[in-house]
Amino acid sequence: MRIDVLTIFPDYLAPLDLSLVGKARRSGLLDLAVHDLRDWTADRHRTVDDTPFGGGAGMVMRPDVWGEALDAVLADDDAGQPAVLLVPGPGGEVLTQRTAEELAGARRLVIACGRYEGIDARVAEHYATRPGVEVREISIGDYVLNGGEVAALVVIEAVARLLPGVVGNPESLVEESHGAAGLLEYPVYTKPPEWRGHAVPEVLTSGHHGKVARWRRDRALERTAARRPDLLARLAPDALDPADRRV
Ligand SMILES: N#Cc1ccccc1Cn1ccc2ccc(-c3cc(N)[nH]n3)cc21
Repeated sequence: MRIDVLTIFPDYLAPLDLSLVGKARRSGLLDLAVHDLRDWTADRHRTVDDTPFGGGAGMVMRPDVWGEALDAVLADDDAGQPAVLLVPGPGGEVLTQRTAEELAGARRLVIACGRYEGIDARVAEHYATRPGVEVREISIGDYVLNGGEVAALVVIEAVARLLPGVVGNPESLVEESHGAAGLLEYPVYTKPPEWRGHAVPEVLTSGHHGKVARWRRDRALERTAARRPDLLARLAPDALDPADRRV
């Protein structure tokens, strides 16, 4: 997968050189480039914003600069494959694991990180009409950030870890929260077997794999029912077996 990020703060994306995403980039599993939007400005002040039509506080990011940048980045495509243009914004579709799975199936993501009061609305309108480009405005939650960079980091991590070969043990993607099982994760424990008077549940040291699996399923169901009953409601009817009804 190829990901291009456009931002006026390239250093904000420095964490993408670290950990699993950094390793995926270095191993060639993920082709990721961060671009400074100001490289496509034409004035000596490298201006990317202007006052809003209709008045109001703050500044709006200029469509002409974004147009030059996105045209250049989208043109740089070896296979002419469809690209998903992601525009982080507080009014976008809220990112879920399902969204991440969809985006992980794309060949290419271009992430337009806005700042100020956002990007001129005509940019998204224009590229939505561009053949081979799907525009999606993405929110990472119902709170307001100062720009799209943090959202870009979240999206990239959630997507990259789903790419084949990025996570060491793909089985771990199944049992984690919001994973294939659609439940919250069960509680995990490691050594020592007792810590400050807190013992590890005995079943986990029993060596009985069937009982361990049942215990973990029960705890995942309990947690989901207690903290996120909405997730249970979304489960496919056949996702729960008779033994689950006990919880
Ligand atoms: N747009 C806008 C806007 C509108 C009102 C107030 C502040 C901003 C700041 N802003 C500029 C770019 C940008 C990108 C993403 C978010 C964002 C995402 C989530 N999930 N929350 N906030 C905010 C962003």
